[in-house]
Order: sequence, then structure tokens, then C-alpha cells
Amino acid sequence: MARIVVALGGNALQANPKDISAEAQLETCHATSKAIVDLIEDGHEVIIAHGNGPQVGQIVATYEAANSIDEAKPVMPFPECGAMSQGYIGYHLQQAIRQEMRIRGLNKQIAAVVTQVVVDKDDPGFKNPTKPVGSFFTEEQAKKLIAEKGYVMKEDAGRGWRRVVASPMPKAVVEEGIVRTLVEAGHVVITVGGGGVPVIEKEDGSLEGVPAVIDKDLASEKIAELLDADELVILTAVEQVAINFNKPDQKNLLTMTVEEAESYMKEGHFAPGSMLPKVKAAVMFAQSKKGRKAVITSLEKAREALKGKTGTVVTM
Ligand SMILES: Nc1ncnc2c1ncn2[C@@H]1O[C@H](COP(=O)(O)OP(=O)(O)O)[C@@H](O)[C@H]1O
Ligand SMILES: NC(=O)OP(=O)(O)O
Repeated sequence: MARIVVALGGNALQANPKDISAEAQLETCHATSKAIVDLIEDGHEVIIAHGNGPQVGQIVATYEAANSIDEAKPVMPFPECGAMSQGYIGYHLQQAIRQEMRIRGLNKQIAAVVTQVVVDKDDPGFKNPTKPVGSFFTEEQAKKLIAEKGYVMKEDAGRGWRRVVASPMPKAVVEEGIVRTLVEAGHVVITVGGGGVPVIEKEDGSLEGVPAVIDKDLASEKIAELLDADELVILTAVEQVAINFNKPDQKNLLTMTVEEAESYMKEGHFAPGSMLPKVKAAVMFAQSKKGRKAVITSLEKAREALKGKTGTVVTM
């Protein structure tokens, strides 16, 4: 039995980026819950983290659209939209995973914790927005949005244009103690959704939300370290990390040492904003304590990858 932090990528929540309806997300969460409950059934202590890039951007855009019709309607700040995305996604995951556990006769409870993650107010990420959020646009649509709304928009790993926002490094998890108590009581916990709501700590000790979206792979790594997890499992759309990705000489990797990962990163094998943060998070976790390992694989292959049969395992 191992303590495992599982980070869920976009395909585990909104499988078809063109269908962002609640029904489609809930249906996808039901499919996702099978892979998660496999791990619970195998006896592991599972802590779930998830992305929110598409959802948080969609929530912000919805408020902006409401505001453009009725100026009295407030434009909702990013931290509030992040908290809404945690609630909305957490609710779907709670329902789907609870149902799958019931079907399999597992007597466990699940809760999503609205989680705040402390960032440094001087983090260089605030000056250089890098985190893609919301839906994908064509170059023409993106140029219109840049001109009309002043968005910063960038091409996202060959998949289209997206709005980018600041993405500071996670420093601490405010609800760490509560999450630990729930895990140690045997419950399944969903935490650091969307990387956590980014907050800064003020001199008087109070917290203030800041407009940013923390990378969920890096936040998952942080909570995995804090909870002394044995493994960090990053689930995405590909079964294995590759070098020369999408080229004729693509080579999928079953294992990768920290040293190898660092040289592949320097050689530019991993796309920023997609595979790069996953490899960075995996390296940080493997380096953090002897014996810890990180696995990057697809949702469907999670169970096999934990047995070392597939996926990419990152170790010291
Ligand atoms: N070197 C690489 N090896 C494997 N996949 C890569 C690589 N570089 C970029 N990718 C792409 O990164 C994607 C994962 O990033 P992304 O979709 O942003 O993550 P998430 O699952 O967290 O939403 C993969 O599906 C793949 O298309
Ligand atoms: N917050 C975050 O990293 O979300 P995505 O994984 O959906 O980009």
C-alpha cells in the first residue's frame, strides 16, 4: 500500500474541448473515476489533484460576457473564479468517484477541499504570463481578443491560441493539516484543484487572493511532498513521455533519471505549458527524498504504470 497523489489532466475532465457542457464534464468524470477507484481498490491511499485551465478561463469569460451586457455586473476576479472551478470540478469528481466506489462495494467517503496555495508576491511569474487558460482560438480570433480585451494570448503547443496568465510557484498549502487529517482518517481527498487558489500572506498574517493560475502539476508535487507521499502520479493524454516528440525518431521512455530529465529539458524535448511542467514536477518530487518516485502516464494506464509495466517513471 502506498500513499499516492494523483494529478488529473485536462482529458480526465473535459475530454472533448469542443463540448464544455456540465453534462459532458460529469460523463468524463465518471469514466475517470474508474482509473482512480482501481488504485483505491488496490489498497492505496489516494489524494486527487486536478487541472482547471479550461474551466477557469471559461468562468472568467462567462462573467465578462455578462458584464458586457450589463455593466453593473462585476467582472469576477481570477482567485474567485479559481475557487468556483475547484467547487464545480470537485463536485463532479466527488459524485463520480463516490458512485464507482459504491458499485465496487468500497466503504469510503470522499470530499473536495477548497484549497488555497501561498505564492510569493514577488514571484517573477507575475511579470511574465505563461499559463494557458480557457478555450482555444484561431490566430485571427486571438488577435481580435488581444485588441479588444487587452488579453495576453499565445500559441499553445501547436493546438491553437489561448489566453495566458501569471503562474507563480506554489510555496505552501494553507489547508495542508486538514487534508492530512482526512487522509489519515481513511477518506479520499480532492485538493489543490487547479493548482490551488493563489494567495499571498500579508504582514498581519491574513491571506489575499491574487490574479494567477498555479500549475497543477507543481502544486500536486508540493502537496505530495507535504503529505510525505510515496508516489506522485501525473495522468495526462499520453501513455509515456517521449524525446523527439512528434518527430520520425520519437522515442518513448519507460524510465528517466533526474539527471537524464535535466539534460532532456535543456535540449528542449518537452513543450512549455504542457509536458515541461510535468517533467519539472516529477524531477522535484524524485529529488525531494530518497525512494520517492514520480510516474507520468495516461489515465487508462495508471494501474499498469504503478506496477512499472508502462508510463515513464522518474527516479533519482
Ligand atoms: N516530449 C513529450 N512527450 C510526450 N508528450 C508531450 C511531449 N511534449 C509535449 N507533449 C504533449 O503534452 C501533452 C500533455 O500536456 P497537457 O495536455 O497540457 O496536459 P494536461 O493533461 O495536464 O492537460 C501530451 O498530451 C502531449 O500532446
Ligand atoms: N491549473 C492548471 O494547471 O490547469 P491545467 O492543468 O488544466 O492547465
